[in-house]
Parts: sequence; C-alpha cells; structure tokens
Amino acid sequence: MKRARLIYNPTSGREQIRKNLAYILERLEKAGYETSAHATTGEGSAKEAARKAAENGYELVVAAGGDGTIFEVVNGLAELKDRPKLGLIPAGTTNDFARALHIPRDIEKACDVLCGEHYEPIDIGKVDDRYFINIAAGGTLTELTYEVPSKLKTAVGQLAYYIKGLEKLPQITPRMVRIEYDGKLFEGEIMMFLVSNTNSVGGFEKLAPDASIQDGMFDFIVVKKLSFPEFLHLCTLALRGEHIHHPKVMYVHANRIKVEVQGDMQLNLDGEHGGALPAEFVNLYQHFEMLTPKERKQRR
Ligand SMILES: Nc1ncnc2c1ncn2[C@@H]1O[C@H](COP(=O)(O)OP(=O)(O)OP(=O)(O)O)[C@@H](O)[C@H]1O
Repeated sequence: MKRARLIYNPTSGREQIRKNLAYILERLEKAGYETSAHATTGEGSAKEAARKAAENGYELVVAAGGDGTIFEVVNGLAELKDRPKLGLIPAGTTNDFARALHIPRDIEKACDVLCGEHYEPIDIGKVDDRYFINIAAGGTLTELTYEVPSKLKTAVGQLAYYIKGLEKLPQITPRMVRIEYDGKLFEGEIMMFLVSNTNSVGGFEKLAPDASIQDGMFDFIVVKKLSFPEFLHLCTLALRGEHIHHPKVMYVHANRIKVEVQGDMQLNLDGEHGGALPAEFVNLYQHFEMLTPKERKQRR
C-alpha cells in the first residue's frame, strides 16, 4: 500500500489546516494512501519531519501550510538520492508556490489535486547547501517578509506585507555588486536582485512573468540604482508586469548566478532569512515530482 506523510503547520495563515485535518486525512485514505500526520512545532520541524518521512520510505510527502512550510520540506528532502513525491495544501498568507502551480487555496479542491495522480517535474534552486522553491532575493526590501509578525499576518493576511513594505521603502540603499551569470558579467550599483524559480513572488504574479518551473532556468531581475520616486514608480509598474522594460531593470534567464557585494547585503530565501552574501545560485533541473492540477498546462 502506498504511504503518505502529511506535514502541516497548525499556525499557518488563518489556521485552516488544523481545523480541516480530519477531512484531509480522510481524503488521502480514500485515495488509497496509508496516511499519517506531523504537526510542526517551530523552526526546523517540517524539515526534520520530511527527512524522516523519506528515511521511513513514504512515497508521498504533503506539505500543508505556507511557503515557509514547503520551503522546509524541500530542504529536508532535496539532498537525498531517493526523494519522495511532493504534494501541497496551501494555507499560508501568500502561497506563492501554490499560486505558481495553480494549486487551489480551497482545501477541498487542493485535496482533489492530491488525489488526482497528476505529477509534474519541478525545478528548485540551490544556494550553497540550502534550497529554495520560489525566490532568493537580496536587498533591504526583501527583508520585510520575515519581519512581518505572525500575529499581524493571521489578522490581516496579505495586507501585512504592504504595511511593512511602505514602512521600509525609504531605508533602501544601493550596493555595489559583481554578478556572474551563465558566463556573463554585470558590475554596478543595485537596489535589489531577485532570483526567481516561479512567476509568483510576494503575491505579485507578474514579477517574473516568463518564469517556468520546469526549464532549468531562473528568471533573474536586477533593479539598478534608483531614486526613491523612481522606485515607487517601478513598484506600480511591477503590479502590471511592466517593470521588466524599465531602463534601470535587468531581466535575464540564467541557470547559474554568482553575486558578490561590497558591504553588507542579506539574502532572503523564500521569505526566510538566508544569511549574508556572497552566494552562488544554481537551478536544479526537474529535481522533484509534484502533484499538480491536471489542467495546469492548458491554463498557462
Ligand atoms: N507550531 C508552530 N508554532 C509556531 N510557529 C511555527 C509552528 N510550526 C511552524 N512554525 C513556523 O511557521 C513558519 C512557516 O509558516 P508558513 O509559511 O507555513 O505560514 P505563514 O507564515 O502563515 O505563511 P507565509 O509563509 O505564506 O507567509 C516557520 O517560520 C516555522 O518556524
């Protein structure tokens, strides 16, 4: 009998998974899985549980929570030679990864996907010995994702990021960088950079409009030095996906990117703090098999 391990964050988003746990387990059982569940307890818990699930021979690991939970699950499994297949029930505040894969927010519909037996290969990003699914980013603004308090997120959801973002904007300062990407070189002052694996970042679905999760390439966006009003204007363009044509924006596809910086620049991996630069990002081509909606391809 095939076995599934549900790894869920009871505190994610509006605590939806905790309230629907029995329903999710029942759906997986009905789909023919012998199922067990692990409730995460804090940082590192989902990662450890995922690794143990793989060691114990589970064929499917389902991450139920926000991007932080799937991030940890992927980090627990990515190093392994025999990796279980992945499923996802989105229950966080932004759910960028689920959005990119068209996995519905509605728990019933997300369970339909889990039980649908439709798998697709997906790329993930590697930076040094860590992995990411959506995005690695550098620059002051990118720090806001982990500065938004959990209580505020539960109360006002997505809005919490924008409140914090407005507070942060005036603090952005440019940094001198040296970037090598697939044999090419960029040197100059930048405000921030984004190494994106999916087309949905921070709730903006048009931030990396061409990103495919199956092509072995990142969408790499560099925002060069800008004035504060120019930066605000760029943010409004980003809502429509028009920022990539801005003269101060570099937008390319690359498989391998190395960023060195003068002074301090912190890294953000899928919304969590990822240490300081320098760093080298590598796209791992089709590293996981993931349960996705059958109609995903047609909708793209
Ligand atoms: N039982 C728990 N109590 C408190 N925090 C937890 C618990 N389990 C996991 N966490 C923390 O929750 C964070 C991950 O949250 P997750 O991404 O699932 O939801 P979210 O924060 O609501 O959504 P999003 O990441 O989309 O904003 C991690 O930092 C993890 O350490």
